[in-house]
Amino acid sequence: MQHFYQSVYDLIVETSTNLPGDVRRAVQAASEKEDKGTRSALSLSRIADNIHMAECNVSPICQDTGMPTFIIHCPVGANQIIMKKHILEAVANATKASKLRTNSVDSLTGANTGDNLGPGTPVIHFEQWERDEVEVKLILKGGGCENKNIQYSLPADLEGVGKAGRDLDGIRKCIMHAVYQAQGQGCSAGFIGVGIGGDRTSGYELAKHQLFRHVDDVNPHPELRKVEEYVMEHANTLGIGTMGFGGQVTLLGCKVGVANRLPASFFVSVAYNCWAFRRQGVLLNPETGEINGWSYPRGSEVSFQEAFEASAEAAKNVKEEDRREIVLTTPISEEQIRSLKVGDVVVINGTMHTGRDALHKYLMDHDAPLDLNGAAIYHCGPVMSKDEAGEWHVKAAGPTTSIREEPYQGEIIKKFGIRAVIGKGGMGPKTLAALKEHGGVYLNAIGGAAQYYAQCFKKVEGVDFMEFGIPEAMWHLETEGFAAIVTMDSHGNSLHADVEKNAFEKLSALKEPVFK
Ligand SMILES: O=C(O)C[C@H](O)C(=O)O
Ligand code: SF4
Repeated sequence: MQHFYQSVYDLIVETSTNLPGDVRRAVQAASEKEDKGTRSALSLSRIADNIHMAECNVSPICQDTGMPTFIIHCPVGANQIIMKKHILEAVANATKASKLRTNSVDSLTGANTGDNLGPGTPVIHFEQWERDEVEVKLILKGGGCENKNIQYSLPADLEGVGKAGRDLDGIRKCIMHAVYQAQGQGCSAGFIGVGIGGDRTSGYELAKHQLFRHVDDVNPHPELRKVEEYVMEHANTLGIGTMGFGGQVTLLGCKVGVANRLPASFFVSVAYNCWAFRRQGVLLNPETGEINGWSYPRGSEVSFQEAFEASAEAAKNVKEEDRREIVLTTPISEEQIRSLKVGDVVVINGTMHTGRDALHKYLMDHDAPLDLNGAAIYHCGPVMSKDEAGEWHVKAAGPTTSIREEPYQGEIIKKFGIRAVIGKGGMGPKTLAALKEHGGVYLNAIGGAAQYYAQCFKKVEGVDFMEFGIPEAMWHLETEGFAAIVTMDSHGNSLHADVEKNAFEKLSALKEPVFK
């Protein structure tokens, strides 16, 4: 097994940088279905560009490279202790090479271990099987979509769909509700794995395991197949669309598994995965550890540029008044902000500052390290690398889920004079009110498009709060051509509130029993 380490390292790099073929096909099918020239269609073509760039740059598709979770099948007698040692080494080295973000954080102190190793990270499951070869599967599921996982305990009364009993129809209602509650925050269009039964722990595990099924497989269980087909058809009527911008495609895959349960419990567990559905696997020679084959079609086998060229072409025909593009250079004035409205595309030049959870908490009762009047704050935890001369470079830098900053954002906007908040998934009423009062906008960038945005950062001007760890530090970035859509303006309008309201009406229309 002298090649085991290298094979696992290659698997990590492949999973983080090259979206598998079956996932690509699903993204392509979504683009064919989406109305051409809409915000969702444009975002899908950006997503396609990003997937392509990640493959060419051998860099992370999304900056959040998730919780590395390995599932290993090995023949009886294989040395699991050595395998584990090599896996840890491969994870640490892939992190050093910027293929993974430093994602392992002490839950109490917030300290980042810097190498993705620590109590509980990475997750490694071993299972023996009767075959000779070794199989290593890996999923890199990011935090934003993980936060949208949900577990139901039946019977329940669910908003929109009403009473959900302990039967197939109750299960149907849970799943539809799960898609609704995720909105665009988990970087829709997404994939869901559903676990019916088990206990609270094994139910979630079963749900996550469903994500290892091939996107295009067919469930052999006739009842579950019916549920999967129903969900795929009806989830797309909710109108959530790519990134929650509204649209025809909200879900790219639904896989349902079942396990026995206790008489008193009936859990329906849903694991939500973003479009950046990074999972791959390798089959290894049991003697040498060399890669014999891949478990899923490799991304390079499916090129989908053509489909997106058509979409880009259609975008050119959109009427100019429907697609205003405004270029702003920081610091931004109140007047400039007041002229923006929901739907405008804003292109930012100048300096941008990253800031996420740790920074927002800090700024509530401390001063900022620099003047933020007219500033643009980017909710982003990038992947960074330092060259030999000691210069930092941005390797991957898409937005993070903004709603986490809702308790702080409004006050921080007013306290420091910030004019633009950039993130994804939208924010709530407190922030909307502050944008109106002070004169600010929320700009929605495309979640997961980490390569696409990284190229907009021409130089790292400086960094504060490195003690928060790389993702949470405040990076000051020289920016050119960073495009995002106004989804909350300074006049009280929020696209997110509108899309959610509309989706709720669509969800409520699915209340009547379907599976009797
Ligand atoms: O942590 C991040 O960078 C992003 C996260 O996965 C999110 O979706 O919010
Ligand atoms: S930012 Fe979006 S694409 Fe990236 S891990 Fe989070 S949910 Fe997934």
